[in-house]
Amino acid sequence: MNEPRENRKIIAFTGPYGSGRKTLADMAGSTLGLKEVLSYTTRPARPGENDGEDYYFISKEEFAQAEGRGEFLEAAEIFGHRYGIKGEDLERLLEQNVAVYVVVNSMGAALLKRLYPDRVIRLFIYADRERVRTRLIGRGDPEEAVNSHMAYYDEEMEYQGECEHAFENFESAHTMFALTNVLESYLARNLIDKD
Ligand SMILES: Nc1ncnc2c1ncn2[C@@H]1O[C@H](COP(=O)(O)OP(=O)(O)OP(=O)(O)O)[C@@H](O)[C@H]1O
Ligand SMILES: Nc1nc2c(ncn2[C@@H]2O[C@H](COP(=O)(O)O)[C@@H](O)[C@H]2O)c(=O)[nH]1
Repeated sequence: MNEPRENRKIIAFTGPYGSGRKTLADMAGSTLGLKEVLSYTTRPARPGENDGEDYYFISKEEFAQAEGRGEFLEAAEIFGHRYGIKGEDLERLLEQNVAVYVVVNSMGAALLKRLYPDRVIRLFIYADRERVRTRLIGRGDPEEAVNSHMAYYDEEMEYQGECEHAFENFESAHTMFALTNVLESYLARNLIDKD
């Protein structure tokens, strides 16, 4: 893996809450062999989520201490919980991989783009409002959580125009096909640039 570090890509999956970003990001990651830069969160794990696989689940105190030490590249409060990506984690994974991915809200995507303008590729994943609601209910989210996610639907949708690519996530296999084609073109370009 000889790509110069400045060519390595950070794929940011963003879009409305519940649109299927995490599901698609993980599918694309395993199909293309991309590593995820896991976020740290103070949110409790959902059933089926595991520490070190879905997030690093930490306490509010641990989060505040790490934030105090300046360890987070970006940090946000979302639905009453803290989330953040550590600069050291991103740099370490970029050292070892041609491309890495993150799953973040629009604020996180915008901040990463400002920090790494030539490396960040924002993939906007969306679905219509009713489909998102149905999926969140299907995921087992409590009604209150579903409503708070939906309250931000329009605001998050506005970010689409800023992103490098957008994908309507109707049927996962179809979305994955379109998405991996785009990602493969970036990865192939990296290999060509190297010659
Ligand atoms: N194309 C699809 N068709 C049907 N269900 C889907 C599709 N994509 C994702 N889902 C389901 O929708 C739910 C939300 O998906 P996911 O957790 O990936 O979304 P997200 O955008 O990362 O959500 P959050 O904002 O909560 O982090 C999950 O239960 C997932 O299995
Ligand atoms: N700005 C950031 N947003 C993040 C980060 N990690 C996750 N997220 C986003 O938070 C919401 C809620 O996620 P959930 O897993 O609790 O449903 C979602 O939009 C994530 O993409 C982060 O480090 N920074």
